[in-house]
Amino acid sequence: MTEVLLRAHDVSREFRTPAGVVHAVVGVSLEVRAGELVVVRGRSGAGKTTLLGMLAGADVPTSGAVERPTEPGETGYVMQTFGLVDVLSAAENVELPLRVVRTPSAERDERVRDALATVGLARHGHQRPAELSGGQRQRVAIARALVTRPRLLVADEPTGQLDSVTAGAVMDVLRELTRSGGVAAIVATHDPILVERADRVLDLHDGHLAEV
Ligand SMILES: Nc1ncnc2c1ncn2[C@@H]1O[C@H](COP(=O)(O)OP(=O)(O)OP(=O)(O)O)[C@@H](O)[C@H]1O
Repeated sequence: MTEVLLRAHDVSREFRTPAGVVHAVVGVSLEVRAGELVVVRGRSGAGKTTLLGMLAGADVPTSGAVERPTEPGETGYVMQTFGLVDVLSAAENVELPLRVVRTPSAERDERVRDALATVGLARHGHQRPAELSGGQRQRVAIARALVTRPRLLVADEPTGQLDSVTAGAVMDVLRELTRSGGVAAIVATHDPILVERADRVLDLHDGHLAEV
């Protein structure tokens, strides 16, 4: 059996608001193995972003637990809102996670070039986020998530801003990473292009998960 790279055990997340408690994610358990591409579908407000944030380690469950690779750089996270740093160029944004894991400078340059080329932005590295289109910003966020060569990729609507041709190309990159590179990927999306290329599809309804 291939290795399980992501495991969620009975994960729940509540938010306390002035209007009461919101049960955004309720008792979710799942596993994603090396080589698998898993899609999470669900309506707006179903809890996809909340769930993926916890799977990526950006948020902490109210109850339950998540197991994922523990070394820095082993989990790549593409946020729905991209999370780019405005004052840095596209290349500098992509380089940030490599600085965190202390990759030597010459190797950083090469990896950044490769990651930008992978998402079709080889000639845009010098531009700041405000000088890029929404789809280009989204691809910078994807390149930044891939640049450390993560074992686990968590991507929240990674093709939401892309036209169908570019979305297909990005999806082929994810497919290749999982099939040939042994990466485990979990992707929230409404995009049929992504859904049809998934190994498994999970549906989230009001915070509850069901396998399709
Ligand atoms: N920080 C927060 N405080 C209070 N409620 C929140 C917070 N974050 C999310 N929620 C609520 O939790 C529920 C799930 O939101 P979430 O963003 O996870 O949904 P989603 O499926 O990603 O939606 P979309 O497809 O629109 O991005 C919603 O009811 C939302 O209003």
